Amino acid sequence: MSLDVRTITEDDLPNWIRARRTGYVQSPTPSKTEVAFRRELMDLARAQGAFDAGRCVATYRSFTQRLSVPGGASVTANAVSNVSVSATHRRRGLLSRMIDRDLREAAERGDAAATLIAAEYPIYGRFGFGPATRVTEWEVDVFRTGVDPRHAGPGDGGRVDYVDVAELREHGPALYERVRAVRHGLVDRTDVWWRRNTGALPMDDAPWTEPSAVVHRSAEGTVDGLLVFTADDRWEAKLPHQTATVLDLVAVSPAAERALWLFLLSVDWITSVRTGYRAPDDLLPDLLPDPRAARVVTDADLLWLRPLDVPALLEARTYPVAGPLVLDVTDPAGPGGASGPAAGRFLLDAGPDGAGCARTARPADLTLPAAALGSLFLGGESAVRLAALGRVAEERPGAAGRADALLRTGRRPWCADVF
Ligand SMILES: CC(=O)SCCNC(=O)CCNC(=O)[C@H](O)C(C)(C)COP(=O)(O)OP(=O)(O)OC[C@H]1O[C@@H](n2cnc3c(N)ncnc32)[C@H](O)[C@@H]1OP(=O)(O)O
Repeated sequence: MSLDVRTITEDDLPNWIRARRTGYVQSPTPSKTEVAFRRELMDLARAQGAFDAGRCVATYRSFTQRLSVPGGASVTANAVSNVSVSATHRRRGLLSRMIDRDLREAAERGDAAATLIAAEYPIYGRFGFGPATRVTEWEVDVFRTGVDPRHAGPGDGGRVDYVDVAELREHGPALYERVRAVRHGLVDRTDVWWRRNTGALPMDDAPWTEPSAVVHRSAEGTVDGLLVFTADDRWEAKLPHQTATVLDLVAVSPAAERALWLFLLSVDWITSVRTGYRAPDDLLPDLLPDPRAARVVTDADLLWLRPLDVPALLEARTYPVAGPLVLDVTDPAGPGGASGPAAGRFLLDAGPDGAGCARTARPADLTLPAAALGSLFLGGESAVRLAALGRVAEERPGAAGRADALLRTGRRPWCADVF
């Protein structure tokens, strides 16, 4: 079977979207609106397709993403999305061909890492990706929380105000960037993201429903948090039984975060709250007088990270304590079985204000595959635990514990968006 795997052109786009929809088991034919949306969204120079006698049978695209890291800086990541191979062409190496090329180009460009949200867990480990952030979703039984339904709002001089989507578009982007500086694991939101999520840019022909939105303002009047939610308008026997679903809740300060949860939990008629994908250590359950009112409905990996430029990655973040650590990174995932871009032995000279990292000939403290470094980098996973799982090898006794002292973070990393 001769398959042409190549970068797509503008003319290929409807055929390419059809293949992506087919691979995702969706109704195949895209609407004109979806084609127009993807034309605006996609960087065609970084979109690949596989073509069999002119029919697109596999899709893949990547784009430049900014990922916030511990300490508040961001690294440039090669974000991978829209991966699909039609069921007629699976397990013949099409994904492997597309991802090998893309990761090689990303490494040549100097991207520090590649990122993705894995549809299924077993797909991407072989390509050097490791799960780097987790999410928890809760369903909250509002009456059991113990939150005073007469809760009147923030008591510290702050305030909560309803906003319309135009105001959300006005305040959201700058606020979210401030949140990214205090919360590692978050990825940047483009102008297309904001327009799509505020109804200004339709993705397809499905009607868009305007959500409810509020912002929190600090005592000084600065917008420092936002909450976007929908409710399902359900009544039973003349009693309100509405479930609110959180689409977005981000805040610069813990006070704003607490105020926004308490606001939502005291909106009349809302008896249940679905939180959406939150950090596993979200303030929510323990903010409640009765945390057991929040039942976990999802607990899963979310963002996967693949190191490409190990020194650039490790130098971008800060570390809670100072100290050296020598990492021997194995990366057999290069094209044709050659060593991948993350392979090598690196001396990390870490500290609270930053770090240096360079190749070294010194003996290693830990030997680990690139995927394990991807899991450890944002501080959400423990080297001691990975050693116990057999995924990290200690070359010196206690090295995994020392790695944890350097790499782990007080708050868990959180990626709020699925891309
Ligand atoms: C970031 C994102 O976009 S996530 C979305 C991913 N897409 C989907 O899940 C849609 C449905 N699935 C698909 O389209 C395809 O099955 C894909 C894209 C997951 C895999 O594409 P393929 O072309 O079949 O993968 P390829 O042939 O290169 O497989 C490489 C290896 O990974 C393995 N593999 C591929 N997919 C899977 C999977 N879903 N589960 C377990 N192993 C897998 C293959 O068996 C193969 O291993 P081997 O070399 O030991 O035999």
